[in-house]
Amino acid sequence: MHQQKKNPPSPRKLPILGNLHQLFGDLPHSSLHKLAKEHGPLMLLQLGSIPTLVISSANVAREIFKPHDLIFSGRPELYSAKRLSYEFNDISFAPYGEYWREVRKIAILELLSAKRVNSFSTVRNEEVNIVINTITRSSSSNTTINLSELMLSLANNVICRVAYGKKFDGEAKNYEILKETQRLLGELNVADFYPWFGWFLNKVNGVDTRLEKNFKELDEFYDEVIQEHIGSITTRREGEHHEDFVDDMFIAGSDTSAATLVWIMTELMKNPSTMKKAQDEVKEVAKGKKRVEENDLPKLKYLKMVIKETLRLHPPVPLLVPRLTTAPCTIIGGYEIPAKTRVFINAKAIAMDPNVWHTPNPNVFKPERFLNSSIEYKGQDFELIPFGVGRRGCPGLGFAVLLIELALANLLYCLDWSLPKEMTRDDIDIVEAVGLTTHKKNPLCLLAAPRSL
Ligand code: HEM
Repeated sequence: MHQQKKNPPSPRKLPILGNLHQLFGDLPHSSLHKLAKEHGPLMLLQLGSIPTLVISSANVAREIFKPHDLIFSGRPELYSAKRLSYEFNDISFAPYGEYWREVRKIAILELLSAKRVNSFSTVRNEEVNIVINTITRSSSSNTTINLSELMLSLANNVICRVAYGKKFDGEAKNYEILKETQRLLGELNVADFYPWFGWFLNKVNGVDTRLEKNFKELDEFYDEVIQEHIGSITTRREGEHHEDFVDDMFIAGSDTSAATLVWIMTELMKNPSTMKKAQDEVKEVAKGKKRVEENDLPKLKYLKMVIKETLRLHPPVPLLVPRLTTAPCTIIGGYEIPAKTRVFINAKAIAMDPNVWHTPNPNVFKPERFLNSSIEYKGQDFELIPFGVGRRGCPGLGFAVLLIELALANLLYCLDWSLPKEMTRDDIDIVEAVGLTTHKKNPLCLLAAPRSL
């Protein structure tokens, strides 16, 4: 007798839309989280014409990725990503295969390995120093500091200097371009759910026009970088070595680190006792110095917990980057998943699971929850996966964390922070913007007073 194929649970579907309408009205990771609370940590949704597996608990993620990481390491061909990545000629959106393996290997070797990351210490120190000096100067006139802008420029400058050999300083236009790229990559695109006619709708709904404009602007920026680089090859000093990883690093690297720094400062301003504890620690560790140095960082245990707790509550890429199964396989529960199934891993839902994160309750920002916990964010512990999992996990983790730690330590060591007049702690919002990277929607603007060191 022919046995019927067993599918994971799924909410009721509408004709044509399937479950797509259930993603409307909220950010996709929040809508999916709500659905998972009702239908469980493993769901099969029909998003338009695309069957999509949604993973929302650490257990399910572990049971799938431990045995099947390879099969779950493809990427779907998403409409905006195709245009913006020159037909998937990048690392993040490249299909699983030889090309992806090769470019990822080169990026790690030249830019992201622990050895290379350590070698960029001068660049990190100089750029963090510039930020602290800029804030110190503005603070004398009692001007509010737009930390969202400053953190983006810090992360961009560091990436541009180490990856392209030059920074493209403070050009507001570049940030606007990057913001639009993130929006295009993160918002729901009709062609990703109805590939056979969505491309037509994108011609009339304005998406193609935005995409072409953004593509052109990015392309001109990359051209400028490459031309500068070719020019500088002849004048490069001995020992200087730069590679061009133009598009991927710019898009994947700077936005995420900047978003993390802003979320950390947001939570610290909302939680003054945590701010004080973190500041006390860094003041003690770096006592007598003008700046916190990289060799101080291993001693900043509480600061590291603050960062970890922020990555839990505000993972900058809450749905990671979508995956695609590369072959059929049978997963936990005996469900048969065909090849080319799209997969969302809801890292944010996983990090809010009350079965794991109960003391204190998962909505509360409390770095102390990590005091007696061995959970790390490096991809081994499925309870906390802001950098993703397995062979497709983020190769920029070490690069990002070192910059975040150094920048944060100095922001807390060199400056005291307060809210602009007439603003209270409760006025600090945590509203998220649409995008592949989840930024704080409204910029974080604060007052700073330099500490006498
Ligand atoms: C706080 C900072 C960062 C966070 C939270 C973050 C998070 C992520 C996530 C969630 C993914 C997808 C992983 C998956 O599918 O399992 C990813 C991929 C990636 N990230 Fe990061 N990232 C950060 C910083 C960086 C930096 C600084 C770089 C480079 C300079 C970088 C380069 C990449 C690349 C190239 C990929 C694609 C990997 C692949 O598809 O093989 N990221 N990142």
